[in-house]
Amino acid sequence: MGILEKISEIEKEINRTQKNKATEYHLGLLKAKLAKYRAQLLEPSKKQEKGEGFDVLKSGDARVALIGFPSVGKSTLLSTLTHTESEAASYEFTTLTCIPGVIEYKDANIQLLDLPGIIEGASQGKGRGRQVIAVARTADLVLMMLDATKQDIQRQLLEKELESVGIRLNKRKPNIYFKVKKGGGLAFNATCPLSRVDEKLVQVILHEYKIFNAEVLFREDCTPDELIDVISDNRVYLPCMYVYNKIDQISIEEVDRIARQPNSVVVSCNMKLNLDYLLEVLWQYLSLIRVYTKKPGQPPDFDDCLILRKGVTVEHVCHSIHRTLAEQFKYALVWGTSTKYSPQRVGLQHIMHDEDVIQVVKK
Ligand SMILES: Nc1nc2c(ncn2[C@@H]2O[C@H](COP(=O)(O)OP(=O)(O)OP(=O)(O)O)[C@@H](O)[C@H]2O)c(=O)[nH]1
Ligand SMILES: [K+]
Ligand SMILES: [Mg+2]
Repeated sequence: MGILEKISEIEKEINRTQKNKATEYHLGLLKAKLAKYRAQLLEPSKKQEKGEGFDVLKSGDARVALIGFPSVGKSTLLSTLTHTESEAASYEFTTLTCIPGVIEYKDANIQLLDLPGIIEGASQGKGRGRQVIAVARTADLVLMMLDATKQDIQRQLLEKELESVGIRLNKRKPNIYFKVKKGGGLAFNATCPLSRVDEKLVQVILHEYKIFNAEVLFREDCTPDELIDVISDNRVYLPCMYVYNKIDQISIEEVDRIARQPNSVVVSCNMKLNLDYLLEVLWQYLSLIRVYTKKPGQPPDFDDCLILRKGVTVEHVCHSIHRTLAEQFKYALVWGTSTKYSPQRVGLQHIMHDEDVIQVVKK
């Protein structure tokens, strides 16, 4: 029986097993088996199917992957937001490769990748699904494009496809410390009360992975699935925006209902409705900031701005200016919202804010 059959067998068994105290261990075991088979399925196949047209180099300050069913308007969006033309047409699978474009926004270059539409079963290799999903894993943000005239079934199917290949959307890594040891059996601890797992269940799951000696520390009340994610260690945690296109085809009330959903933006590419707001939300979700540099005795250089991730320190800024600058660093003067006074003397660990100005003073 092939891996696909095993996976569907286990999924069926999970669905027909009602969840209660008695079946908790059995369900934990099944989930671990499922995760293991899925990992095998995704292992790069021996012949590593060529990703012709999919090996696009990462460039710019951030990468956004356009994921969605065929004909939702992905290529129309790319052609509208960037200088790159990607063919759009009403028939499905117009786009067959990965087509990069660049969104120039607030001094940043955001690489937007147009991709072939994916369908149910993409993660099992239907269509170009496997290559499309492999590209999504390399992105900093997933822009999931949906057809606003269709029910939400598309969204659930896409989320399931991405979830099944280890992509976790709008979630952060579970706070579990896990380390496989040479011996000493299972050291299981928690820094908070646990309501979803206990030591026995953790043991059952680890045994499924042939792990008998490990240190496990739960720092939050995580689920068995989250423990499996930590053990598998091949999950990617990505922000995701749900962009509902073709709102020119639905009622105002329906547009309003959809727009109120979390992480959702409503647009019409054809009629260029709400695209500015889309870019604003994209900027927020990418958590980028702009830092300007200044030389002693000169005004800040507002033409040459550094695009960095929210939360970066002065040390990061030094490395992005010049790799040896941090060693020669004496102190820095910073103007902006990250300091009480402007300017204020700061050290390497000072956290920068959007639109701060920095002047580095060398030893
Ligand atoms: N009514 C309406 N049609 C749109 C809108 N945006 C795109 N379309 C149409 O939808 C069809 C599909 O557009 P594409 O951009 O090719 O869609 P896609 O997602 O790239 O399709 P694939 O490459 O096949 O996956 C085209 O006929 C577009 O003109 C929109 O805002 N409103
Ligand atoms: K199309
Ligand atoms: Mg397309």
